[in-house]
Amino acid sequence: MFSHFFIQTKRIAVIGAGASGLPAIKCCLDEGLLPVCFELSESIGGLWNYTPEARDGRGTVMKSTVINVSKELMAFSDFPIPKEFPMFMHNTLVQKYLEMYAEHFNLLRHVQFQKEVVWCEPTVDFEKTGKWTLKIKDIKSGKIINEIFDGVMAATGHHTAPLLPAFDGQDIFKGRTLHTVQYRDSLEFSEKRVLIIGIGNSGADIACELSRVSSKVVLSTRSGSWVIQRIGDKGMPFDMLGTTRAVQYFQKCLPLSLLNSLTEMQINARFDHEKYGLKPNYPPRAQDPLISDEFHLRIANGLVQIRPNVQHFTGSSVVFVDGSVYDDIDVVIFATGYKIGFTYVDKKVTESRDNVVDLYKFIFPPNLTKPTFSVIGCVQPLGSITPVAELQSRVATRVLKEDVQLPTRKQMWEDIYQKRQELAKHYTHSLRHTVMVEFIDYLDELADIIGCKPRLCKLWLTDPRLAYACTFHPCAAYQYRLTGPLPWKGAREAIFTQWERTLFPLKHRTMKETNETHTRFQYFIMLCTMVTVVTAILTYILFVGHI
Ligand SMILES: NC(=O)C1=CN([C@@H]2O[C@H](COP(=O)(O)OP(=O)(O)OC[C@H]3O[C@@H](n4cnc5c(N)ncnc54)[C@H](OP(=O)(O)O)[C@@H]3O)[C@@H](O)[C@H]2O)C=CC1
Repeated sequence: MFSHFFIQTKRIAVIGAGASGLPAIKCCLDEGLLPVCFELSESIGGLWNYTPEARDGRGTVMKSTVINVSKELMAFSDFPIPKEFPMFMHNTLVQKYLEMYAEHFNLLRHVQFQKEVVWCEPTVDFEKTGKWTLKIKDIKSGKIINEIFDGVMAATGHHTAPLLPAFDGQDIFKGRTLHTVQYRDSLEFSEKRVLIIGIGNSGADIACELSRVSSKVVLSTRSGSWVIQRIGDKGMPFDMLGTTRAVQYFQKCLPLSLLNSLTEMQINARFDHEKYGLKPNYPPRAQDPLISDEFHLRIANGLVQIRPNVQHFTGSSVVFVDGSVYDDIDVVIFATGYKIGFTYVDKKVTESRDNVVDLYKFIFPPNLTKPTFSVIGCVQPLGSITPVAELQSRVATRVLKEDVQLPTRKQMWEDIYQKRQELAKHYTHSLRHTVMVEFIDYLDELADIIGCKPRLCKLWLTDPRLAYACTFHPCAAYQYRLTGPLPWKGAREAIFTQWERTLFPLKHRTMKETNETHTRFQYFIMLCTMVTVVTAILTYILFVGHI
């Protein structure tokens, strides 16, 4: 009768207090679990916690980094970003938002700073208990202690361990070399001749920044890249225009090849990627997008020069694969991405080979007999990581609480292989495309597991205004707090007011309001969706209904 008084709260180790670890802590608390978070540094924020000096084992943004996802699409599901914050935030404001989140939900008291988890393995009685032993090092004293936990949520990110290429002659190069993980600002590079290798978002951001101060900036790329912008038609955030259920539905109706051709036309209308020497030999939707509003301007100004891949280094020059040479180089910056790995976890639990991870839904190691270990934030969404990490945490904590059961080991492996095949079909082969997920599809998939996916059919009947907003407005995380476990009563209002919060920070000079936020593209999508739905209903009535 009194047994529930004696049920012990499960203690969960959360590793890392960044953008993935913080929602993990919060979800533990929401579900009545007791989180104990270990954070290597002295404050929260992970990558967003900018530090002027580079430190081993830790990555941070560069001083000028502005996030390339709009604020509404990066907000947590029950904590909108203040309307005063700009639509694309400088890294200091992203950090501020994470601090506000931690403070609002009182998360800091669960974080132990300057504690490094150096090892994590199942206990000897794991088959029975599902428990874990963690070796935790106190950074200040160097002392290592063992602690036992009922579950582990590993939220250490995947942008810390640099991926470094090995070109012929690299070891005899006389100039300075560094990886972007060590880059902070342009100060040291003034008047230098710089070579940047790699054309991800880091390479492009650094090239733009250095083009203002360095004497020459060359960016070498082996594949090229499609470049999209933050700001779309009418000055609206490009991602908000594209990340709606209606757009997603419309895109799914088209063959991928047609969709790629249309996207290529749209991207090239801004600037022709072939003429700018950027065009890759794969279509736009086959890559993690490079998001920059100024990269092409820097190339047009001659301040950034695009060259092909490096063939070999000499004392102070490089020879590119087309035989051209760039000499008297002072600095080479490797913007070549990161290695995914869990150096602190027993390899029998999970490991990464060439950035490929064996995780069910990119969260759970499939071979464990007890699902008490989860990885949070080891995905690359076409959108922001924050709402994704939050929903992963909601799933993982409900599994830890045993409210949700995972499928059989065989089914989990089938799902992993199927995802891998889809990735191979969709994306070009690259170490940076091993954990890609489509934003809405993946969120819906996770939401299905715990029952918080918005029920659109029901909504169209009961609350058409909300159904309309969920279909045609950006799919921000609030949609996953309308229904299911732990709904948030502010979610409906937050969905209606997304555009208001987005545009508010632009209003420093009062103008006559037109309230026009939709673009021609959006009206086109609405029309297409309506036509498709009406056609589907008519087809059903005419043909299927009669059978
Ligand atoms: N403002 C923002 O919000 C920013 C966000 N980011 C994010 O951080 C993450 C990491 O980005 P980033 O650091 O750019 O890394 P990425 O992995 O995205 O890009 C790495 C680049 O290096 C190239 N490369 C890798 N290995 C080699 C090699 N051996 N030889 C030649 N080229 C090579 C890749 O080419 P290939 O494509 O051929 O593999 C690719 O062009 C991304 O998710 C990015 O979106 C980064 C910076 C700013």
